[in-house]
Amino acid sequence: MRVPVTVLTGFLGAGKTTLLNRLLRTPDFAGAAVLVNEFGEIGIDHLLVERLTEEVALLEGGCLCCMVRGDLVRALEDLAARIAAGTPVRRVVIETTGLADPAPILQTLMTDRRVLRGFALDGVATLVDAVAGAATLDAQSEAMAQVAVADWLVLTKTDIAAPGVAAALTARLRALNPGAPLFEAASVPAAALLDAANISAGGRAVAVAAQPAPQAGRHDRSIESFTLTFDAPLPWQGVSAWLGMLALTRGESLLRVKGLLNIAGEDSPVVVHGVQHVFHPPAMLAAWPQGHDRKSRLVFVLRNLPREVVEQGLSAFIAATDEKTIMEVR
Ligand SMILES: Nc1nc2c(ncn2[C@@H]2O[C@H](COP(=O)(O)OP(=O)(O)OP(=O)(O)O)[C@@H](O)[C@H]2O)c(=O)[nH]1
Repeated sequence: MRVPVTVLTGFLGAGKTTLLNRLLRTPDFAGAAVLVNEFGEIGIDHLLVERLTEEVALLEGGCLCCMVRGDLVRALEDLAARIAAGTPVRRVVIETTGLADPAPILQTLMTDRRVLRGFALDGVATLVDAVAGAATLDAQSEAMAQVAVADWLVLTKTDIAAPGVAAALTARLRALNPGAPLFEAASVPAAALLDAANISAGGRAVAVAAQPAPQAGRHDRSIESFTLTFDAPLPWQGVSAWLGMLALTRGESLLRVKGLLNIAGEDSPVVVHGVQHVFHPPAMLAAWPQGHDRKSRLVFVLRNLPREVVEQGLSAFIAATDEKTIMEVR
């Protein structure tokens, strides 16, 4: 019996980790091992996948489509050894980085003999953000590729999208990939994302075969990713004001920001997410992940926006609110 593998893909911030956390709570995905592939110097997603499963591994292949294949094979071989030694794993879920064409991962899963010994690709769920999706499809070819290879399309954030926007996007997705059933993230039953072989394996094989082989260094040079780390607790006002403003004024360049923050006066970490023009409501985790150094980390993925602009603005806002706090205390 080979272990089925589900691939969750979708552009930066589409809602992959959110859906993954929901799926892991269902009986259909119980006993799943999770592999997370991140774009960025330091991933934090593996900290955000709730500890519903013991088996969470981070694939840190910075240059995703070029490096990830070796890492993926190694991670799956590792997992196969642990399964052979008695670890019960019923399914594997791979959360791909939002900034990559998933074809190399699928090629690996469908053709690598070492992988095929223990695992079988079940299906690819592609998440599309109802708010940012249309702009993303216009600007990023990776997003098109993600939609093209989907066995299932899942529309997220329909709850905050303007009326009519989701309907227009749905029509576009149907045209791009007519074979894939389309669901809304809020209501898709976990069982609907199983056994893709029953629906559209033919379509996927064609889409994957049509992809050019990945080459090192072909990534969009206008995109930059970096992580800022802060030792001292941060003032919430300063950080949130700056991130909110950045999303508002430079949303088209702010492909993604996410952070796990140590906020002054809070015992638990605060998680922040920005996706293009949307700065999502912050969430508080129940506690710091075990072994975490409690430093704040903010990961940015920017397009056509110099890193210095973000760093200087953030420092200025932090300094301004720190002073204000001090003045108020006096
Ligand atoms: N309102 C709303 N917010 C959502 C929905 N799905 C996800 N979000 C929010 O969108 C933000 C990004 O969600 P994630 O699940 O981290 O997105 P992701 O695709 O894993 O992000 P990357 O791994 O960085 O590509 C978070 O603040 C989520 O709470 C949705 O259906 N509705």
